[in-house]
Amino acid sequence: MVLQAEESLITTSAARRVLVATAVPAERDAVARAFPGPAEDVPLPGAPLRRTATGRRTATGPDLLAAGVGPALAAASTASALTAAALAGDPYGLVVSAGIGGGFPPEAPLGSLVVADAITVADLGATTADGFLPVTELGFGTVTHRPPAPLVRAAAEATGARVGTVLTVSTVTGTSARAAELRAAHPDALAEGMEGFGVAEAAAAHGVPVLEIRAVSNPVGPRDRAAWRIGDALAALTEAFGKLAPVLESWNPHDD
Ligand SMILES: O=C(O)c1cccc(C(=O)CC[C@H]2O[C@@H](n3cnc4c(=O)[nH]cnc43)[C@H](O)[C@@H]2O)c1
Repeated sequence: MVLQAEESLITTSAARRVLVATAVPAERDAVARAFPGPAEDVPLPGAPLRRTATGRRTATGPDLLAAGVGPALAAASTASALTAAALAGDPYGLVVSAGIGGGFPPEAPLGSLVVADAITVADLGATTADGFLPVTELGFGTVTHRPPAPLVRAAAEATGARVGTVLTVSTVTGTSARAAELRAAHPDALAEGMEGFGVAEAAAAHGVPVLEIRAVSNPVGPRDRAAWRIGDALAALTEAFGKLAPVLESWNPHDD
């Protein structure tokens, strides 16, 4: 009986602890603005963790990590945070990859939100005379992680986000030709970012579910950095997390 109670406490605590990994501090701070109240920085190898509070006495907000740009650094930083929490006996129950991103027009316009039902790495594999071969066709690993469908639905309903594939790329798309190539290979793609797959790999290694949400700052296509609407996308990210907070707080993987 005592054991059962302890197990249920552990399950509840694991289900409620959420780690949000962004690429850069500006994105982390945009998420943090949705969780006003005292926050503390917890040192970790790699990037420090910002522990937020909701301002309510009973609940804490997510831990936020500016995990770095690109899938490799994002995976390493996320894995550090997950391992530290697990070793401390207080593991995370969910990891969210969040940030600004490129949107495929016209489905994902500037300022809109995309929640991933598939987190797919677009450029992990080999080029051949016959085209690109994903790493899975070389006999290795995985190219897609799938967030829990009920959580994706709940997140999209709460935030008004579109649902589709979010691609992870190591090289930001900068031409119409590459955008068309990606679209042909991934017809369900709505957005691209540089970290989602790395964050998802780290989460999968720990057996923790993952979610990815992107606020569109620029179209995927010809590079025009001056036209990126970063401020609008960061504001959309803050608003999204304000609406997402109750979903993340109440989500229990055992309900799925
Ligand atoms: O300059 C700033 O003030 C600033 C503030 C917040 C974020 C940034 C970034 O440059 C973030 C880089 C981050 O954004 C993602 N991203 C955005 N657009 C794309 C894209 O078209 N293709 C791929 N990734 C994109 C990406 O995840 C980067 O890590 C600057």
